[in-house]
This record gives sequence, C-alpha cells and structure tokens, in this order.
Amino acid sequence: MSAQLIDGVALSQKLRAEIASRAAALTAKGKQPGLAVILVGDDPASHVYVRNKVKACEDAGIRSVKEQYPADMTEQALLERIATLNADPSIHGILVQMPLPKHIDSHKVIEAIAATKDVDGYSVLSAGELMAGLEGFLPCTPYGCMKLIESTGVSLKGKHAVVIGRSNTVGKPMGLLLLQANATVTICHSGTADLGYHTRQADIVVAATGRRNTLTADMVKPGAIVIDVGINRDENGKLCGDVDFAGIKEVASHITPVPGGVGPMTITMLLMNTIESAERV
Ligand SMILES: Nc1nc(=O)c2c([nH]1)NC[C@@H]1CN(c3ccc(C(=O)N[C@@H](CCC(=O)O)C(=O)O)cc3)C=[N+]21
Repeated sequence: MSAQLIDGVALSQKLRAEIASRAAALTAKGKQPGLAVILVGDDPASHVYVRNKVKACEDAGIRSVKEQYPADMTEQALLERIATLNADPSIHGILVQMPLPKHIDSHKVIEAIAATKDVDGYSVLSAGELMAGLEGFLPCTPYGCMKLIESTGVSLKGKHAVVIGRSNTVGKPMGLLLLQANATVTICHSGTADLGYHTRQADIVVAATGRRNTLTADMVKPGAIVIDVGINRDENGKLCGDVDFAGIKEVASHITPVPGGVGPMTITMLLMNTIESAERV
C-alpha cells in the first residue's frame, strides 16, 4: 500500500476530546448541551446509526434524548413533537433520522425544526447560508469530509476537486465547501458522460453515489486524495464504500477507509454542531 490512510476514528477521537471539554464547560455553567434524536419506523441501518449517535453523545457529555416511534406515526404527530422540542430550552439540536416513512413529507419535517436547532444542516435556511457564505450549520457529512481533507495538510487552493454525487445532503454542499476552500470544482453524477475523464484530472475525489466500485484505480490520478462517503454491502455482506479501496490505495496519496473514515466524522460533526448551538444560547 502506497497511500496514507486518513483515519476518521483517530481524527474523531481528537475532535471529540475538544467537544467533551467544551461540553463540560457548558455543563459547569448549568447549560449542558442536549441533542434530541427522533427515529420513526424500524429500518435496521437507522437503528444502528442512531445508537452510535446516542453513544457518542454520552461519551462527550452531551445529553441525548432518543425518541422512537412506530412506522405508522402520523406526520401531524411528528410535527407536534418537533414543536415541543423547539420550545424546550434544554434541547440545542434536533435530528430526525432519514429516511422517513413514505407517508411523511421529509421536507416539511426538516423545515419544522427551529433554525437555531438544525444541527443536521438540512434546512433550506442552512443550505442558503452555505450558498451565501454566511455562518450557519454545515451538513455533517461534507463538514467531516473537509476536516478529513484538512488533516492531510494538503492545501486545496488551485487544486481540482471532483465530487461524484449531487445529493442535497452530500454532493451539492460538498461542492460548495470545496469551492469556498479555493479548489476548482467539478460535480459529476449519474448523467455524466465519461466519469473517468473527469476523475483522472482530479487532485481530490469525493465519492458519494451509494454505489460500489463507482471509482476504480484506472480512474484515479497518481497522488490524488480519495474520500469515500459510501456505505454499501459487498456480496459477502461486508461493509464497503463507493471506491475500490484495494486497487486505489496503490495509486492515491491519501485515502479514507470504510468503515472508519467518513462515518465516524459525520457523527463527530453532529456533536460539534450541537456544542456550537449550545454555546450560541
Ligand atoms: N437526519 C439524518 N442525519 C444523518 O446524519 C443521517 C441520516 N439522517 N440518515 C442516514 C445517514 C447515514 N449516517 C451515518 C452516520 C454514521 C455512520 C458510521 O458511523 N459508520 C461507521 C460504520 C457503522 C456500521 O458498522 O454500520 C463507519 O463508517 O465506520 C454511517 C452513516 C448519518 N446519516
């Protein structure tokens, strides 16, 4: 292996230690940070993620309130729960785990969360703040990816960054953050004609398609940084990302593993946003 591993667990540990000391300082002033996590339905992956988030809060001294509801919960009931949490001064962040059951309009739910508590950074206001270059809550996954890239010590200025994927939660905000860091940005997606043509020019590739082997070694410029946002299962049920790790690690200069890369950092930045929210009160 020639590439250096970008270790999301190690970076998370370092950042979570800082988060824990900020949480302790707030708690000493009688303002312990609090995060509400709402889970509707019984998607098994969602249960794992929510459990990890709650555990991470506990470890950092953030109070977490987990609310679990059946898949047939009405949209109205969910909106009422959010209204109650909006008004609760002990709660500084509200996260509604996605995806929601089909009969619930997730856009409406996200917009119901108080702007001051949108620690996921999913609301139209948070998205607009990022677009306008204003301070606001950054979506946790792209925020974590920026921290992972920063940790390599490589400056983004003048570099060509290629994002694969255009989701509202990852691809689009990722492109904006890279742009803000003075990279030249290309956003590729399922309609891109020749993906390899673009990625071969990239100094940094961020893969966020939710599809295994989206990026293979022949598509990577030697010395590139590769960030893998994917969480998929291979034919043996083993967790894997969007990139061919085994092949690309021989070509890239730095690469994130799955698991142990972007996933833990997503949770870390959620904790960070919750602390920032509590400090603003
Ligand atoms: N409102 C909302 N906010 C989210 O931030 C959100 C969401 N909904 N819905 C689902 C996605 C997915 N997501 C992950 C977080 C951590 C890991 C993570 O910790 N992964 C571990 C592995 C965990 C495992 O073993 O399955 C790792 O990559 O090392 C993965 C995925 C947050 N999401």
